[in-house]
Amino acid sequence: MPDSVLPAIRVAHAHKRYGAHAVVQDVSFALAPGETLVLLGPSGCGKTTLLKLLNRLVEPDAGTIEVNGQDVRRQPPAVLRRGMGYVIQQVGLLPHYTVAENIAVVPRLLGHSPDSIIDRTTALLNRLHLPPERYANQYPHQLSGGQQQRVGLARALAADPPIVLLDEPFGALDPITRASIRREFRELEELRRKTVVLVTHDVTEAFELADRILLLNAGQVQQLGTPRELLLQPANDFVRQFFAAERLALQLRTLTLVDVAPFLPESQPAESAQTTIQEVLEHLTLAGQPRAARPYSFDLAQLMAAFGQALQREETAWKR
Ligand SMILES: Nc1ncnc2c1ncn2[C@@H]1O[C@H](COP(=O)(O)OP(=O)(O)OP(=O)(O)O)[C@@H](O)[C@H]1O
Repeated sequence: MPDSVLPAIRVAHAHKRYGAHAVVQDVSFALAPGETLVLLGPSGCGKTTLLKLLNRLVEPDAGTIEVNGQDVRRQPPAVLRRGMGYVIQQVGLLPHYTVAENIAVVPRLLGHSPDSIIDRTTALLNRLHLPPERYANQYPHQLSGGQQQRVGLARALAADPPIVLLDEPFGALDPITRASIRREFRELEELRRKTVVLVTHDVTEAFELADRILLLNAGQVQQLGTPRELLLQPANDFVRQFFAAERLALQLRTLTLVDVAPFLPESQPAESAQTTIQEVLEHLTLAGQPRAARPYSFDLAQLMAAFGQALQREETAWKR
């Protein structure tokens, strides 16, 4: 982040302990406006506690937390939280309120006009694929888990806060629904403009959504960096081990044609440079696809050989 940009969130040397248990230990990071940071790590490593330090649901024992350049201790919690959408793991919809009423809670508190609240609710429901004519007047128990998660997200976005905190927002869903909601989430224009801090223990989710990942273990930062940096330049054995089980799948999604191009027989069209190896693989292995429709001049074996060489190069460069 350039020095001239005021961080949306800055955490400096935050500590939190419960009794003898140090849950957050000397954590520091700064987030640029519009950035998505994923807090990743094993169960109990302090992700939720760290997230709650940001909106003062938990107070640190030491360290400073600034939001938009202001120390959060100088901001009344209620005011601070209005500027930060918050989605909790259990969704937490009010059972006796309709979907529309749940979404309208914060805009009402802020005194927005009834017309603007209806407009905003309708727009959000449409954007989240919950047609308002069908869902606005339903109650939470009439919705599936995935629909409830989307209403939770709509509620967090309703007052258009510049910062959104999400604690395992897709936690309660089966893997297929989870992957499809994640896709919708990534494509939400609304979220692209916002500063997002998202807690997960799911490595694939972290790689799909993060600009940067903060990997924690036992309350301590193991590494802060882009998904690519954590995967290809692990700071220590914990980081390496944490991604070991899914290493190949992550490498296929992280490396692009740019990375493997030097090891391929012919130069590739520039427009496909950012295509991931995973996407190329899917393309090359599509059964029944006529050869002419394939834009690549190499075959599967050549691609995999180039992929192996590109990984080797990354590894050698990192060890140097
Ligand atoms: N209010 C509390 N009082 C005492 N201990 C707490 C409190 N809140 C959290 N802890 C402890 O702090 C540690 C970190 O908890 P936290 O919920 O931040 O972890 P997490 O990484 O989010 O875990 P998970 O992925 O399982 O949700 C845990 O050992 C937990 O038991």
